[in-house]
Amino acid sequence: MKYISTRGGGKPQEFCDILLGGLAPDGGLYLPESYPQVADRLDEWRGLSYAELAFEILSLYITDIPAADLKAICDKTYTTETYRWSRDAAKARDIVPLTTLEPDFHLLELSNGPTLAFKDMAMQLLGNLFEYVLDRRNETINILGATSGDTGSAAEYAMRGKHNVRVFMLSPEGKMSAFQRAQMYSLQDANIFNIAVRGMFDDAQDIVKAVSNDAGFKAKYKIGAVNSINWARVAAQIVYYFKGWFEATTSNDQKVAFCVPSGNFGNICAGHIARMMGLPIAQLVLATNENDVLDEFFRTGIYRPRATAETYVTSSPSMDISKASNFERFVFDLVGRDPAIVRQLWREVDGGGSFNLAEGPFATRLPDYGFVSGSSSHADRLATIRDVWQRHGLMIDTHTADGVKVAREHRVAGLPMIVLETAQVVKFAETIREALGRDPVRPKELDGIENLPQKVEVVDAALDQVKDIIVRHC
Ligand SMILES: Cc1ncc(COP(=O)(O)O)c(C=O)c1O
Ligand SMILES: N[C@@H](CCOP(=O)(O)O)C(=O)O
Repeated sequence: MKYISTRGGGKPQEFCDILLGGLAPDGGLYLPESYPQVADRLDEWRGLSYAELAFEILSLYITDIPAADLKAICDKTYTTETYRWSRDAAKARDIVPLTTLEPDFHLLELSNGPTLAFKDMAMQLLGNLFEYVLDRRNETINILGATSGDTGSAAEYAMRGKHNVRVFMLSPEGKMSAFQRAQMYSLQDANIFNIAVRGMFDDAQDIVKAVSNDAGFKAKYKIGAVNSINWARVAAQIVYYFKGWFEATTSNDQKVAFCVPSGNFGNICAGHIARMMGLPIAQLVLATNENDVLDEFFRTGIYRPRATAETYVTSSPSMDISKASNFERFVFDLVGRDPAIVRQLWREVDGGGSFNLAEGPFATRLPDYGFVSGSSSHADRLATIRDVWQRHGLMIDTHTADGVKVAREHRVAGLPMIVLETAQVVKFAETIREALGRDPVRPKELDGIENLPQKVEVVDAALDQVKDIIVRHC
């Protein structure tokens, strides 16, 4: 399988050549030349373990790593030791257990990995893939990433202590939960550098993209990416849509809906691709918080990224995003994979503007992709957390609550709805306390994490200040 840029530049690339980088040199995002069609393999795959399924799916996209090596990487990544925080220990071996709240309404637990958010599902794989490729090429890498709360800790836990990797992680100063801050900033490993940016996640993401677009600096300092601009992140996330569908169905003629709490459009982009591969997904329900850029698009056809001043700090902070990187991947498909159209649309967006696809040829194509959407507020979040607790005796985190709220608005009789559970409650104890008047139970080994010494440098949202830190440490 080869990879092309959404903006049409350069020659098609092999997986290992795009694995370590972020944006394509022309500023676009990589996508496979085509989506493998797998509808006739679903019977064969039903009943596979998570690691086996991951191997089957990833081997369609990763064709330049020998099959035996890729299998070993999948087996090493998806273990019950790594994904061990399931709320039901008996289901831990499923890696992403399905919890049924009521008939045809399920949660897919994606946050049982080391940092208690769905990012671990892909990031643990990335850590192992990076190590494999860097060792073979005898190379080192300096990862530059941006986080609104969960990507950062997942990346740092996946890369800490690795001898050929340094991680420089930008986070929005003071905007994440106390637990999220502690999880990242308390790491004292010599290869981990936390940088708090005076701004929002989008400011940090802009800096990452600006560095990625600076070919000279990128090459000199061997800059790599772990955000979902990196194709490997999206590829790994495709797997759990298949696993969730297998868990919720018994035969191939059954369709399901997935509801996905969304910010950077990475998670739901993987769902879109699973659907394009032939997984029977009737609906992709996109849920936002008060930062509802994506909901606005799916309701109106207008994509209007917002400035920092218009981006709210919310109680589902990991979704406080107003410029959704991966949306470009979806639009590339929507406009018939025409890079000239993508270039034109993103000229508007990158210049601070917006675009409107409500009129013209693409408006009629949009319904074919199965998206619907909705948004959630702080009050909705509290009410949903309370309701799920009272009716089902389960605590759900604030992002998952946004998903449950919007999923309920889009239920179709007879169509199973699977809400992706993207984080665990302990990460957002402040809001759980506000909703339920009690603290979530936290694993013993995480007790007092907020009191550990923290290592973080604070900078303005300025490219040169971030570059200075990288130069100083490399
Ligand atoms: C807990 C949680 N839920 C949902 C999201 C949104 O996912 P995406 O940015 O892939 O749309 C994120 C961050 O990305 C997250 O950390
Ligand atoms: N929500 C994320 C930010 C988006 O990051 P991505 O790596 O998934 O693009 C976070 O929690 O950091």
